[in-house]
Amino acid sequence: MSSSFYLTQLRRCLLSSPPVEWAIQHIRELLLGALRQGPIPQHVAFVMDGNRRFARQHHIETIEGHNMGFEALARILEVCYKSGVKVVTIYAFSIENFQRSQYEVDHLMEIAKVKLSQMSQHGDLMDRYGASIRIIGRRDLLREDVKVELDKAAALTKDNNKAILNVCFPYTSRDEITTAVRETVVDYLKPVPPRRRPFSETHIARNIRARHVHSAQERRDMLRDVEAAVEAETSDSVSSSTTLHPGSSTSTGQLEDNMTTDTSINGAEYSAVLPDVEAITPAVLEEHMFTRDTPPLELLVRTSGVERLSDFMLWQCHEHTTIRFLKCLWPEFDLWHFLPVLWEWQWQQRRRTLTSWNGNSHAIGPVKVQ
Ligand SMILES: CC(C)=CCC/C(C)=C/CC/C(C)=C/COP(=O)(O)OP(=O)(O)O
Repeated sequence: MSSSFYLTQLRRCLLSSPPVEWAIQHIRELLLGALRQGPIPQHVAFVMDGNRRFARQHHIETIEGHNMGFEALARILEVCYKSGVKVVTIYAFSIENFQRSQYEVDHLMEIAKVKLSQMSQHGDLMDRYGASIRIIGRRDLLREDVKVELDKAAALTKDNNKAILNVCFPYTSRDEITTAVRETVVDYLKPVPPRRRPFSETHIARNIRARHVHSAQERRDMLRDVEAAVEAETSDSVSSSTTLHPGSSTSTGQLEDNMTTDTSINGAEYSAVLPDVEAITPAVLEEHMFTRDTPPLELLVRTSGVERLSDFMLWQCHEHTTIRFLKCLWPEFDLWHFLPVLWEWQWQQRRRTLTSWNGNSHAIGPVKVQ
């Protein structure tokens, strides 16, 4: 036996002895308490990468690596919710993961069924932190028994309103964005009653375009096209006016507000109802994302040293999202890896606040002391 083997055993023995465990637990609590004194990211996402490499390195089965990955998740959720994070979003299963062996896919489905169900029980993790489970992604790709169990976990925790766990399962961002665009277009095409709005950017652009049409023939052709479009739009909205629900949903409401009802080309006025494409804004698309109603994503962490997003949170990552790639494998991920990331995030926030204060004081000039 090598000396390093004895050293590892000795370390394990020491760490698991009751007084050392007690001390470590206290240090953890102290550190979390100190962390809570500063700003805390309201929404954190994790790419839980490296379970299989961990399994290979430790000569255990792949599925055992995933089991240990779940243990790491439970530990880190505790850290997040204790420190005040409101929303945690995890990449638990990508749509691409269906290409793995049936054995591995079945095992990941089993972990989701059994563990999420356990976590949502009375007295367990979700209950203790008042967190609700939301399954987001392509439910339709899941087996019926998996869907049933995941729905049960979501239903059991739906009234917990202190925190959220978004489980992306099965998910890819491109799929989420495509779905959101599709739903937005469906809303956009819903006929709405005509409402007058004096100016819209589309209206102005159309006028400018019209001014660039020089020949009389070109002008006549354009007028004819517009008349045809106007006629089609008007008859459409009139024929289906019984199905209209003005202001029924936020996004539809927003779209309605942006309808333009007049068309003017070189002085000729046409009364019409034309959908205004400028009504499709980032805010409208956001309304259709799986993560709607959650705070902006402030921190994204990926383990295992791989530095890419792998089709995760592509929409949610904004100009202030901090993205951190860590070398450790997901099953090893713990408070000790996460703390430096959180400290750095807090430091960044403080610097940002200071910079914006300085920026503001420049903008408004020195404050007068009376
Ligand atoms: C549903 C639920 C709560 C699950 C928790 C278990 C868990 C951590 C699942 C993640 C599965 C996954 C595809 C990890 C990526 O590592 P990898 O397998 O690609 O590892 P590698 O990068 O080393 O190949």
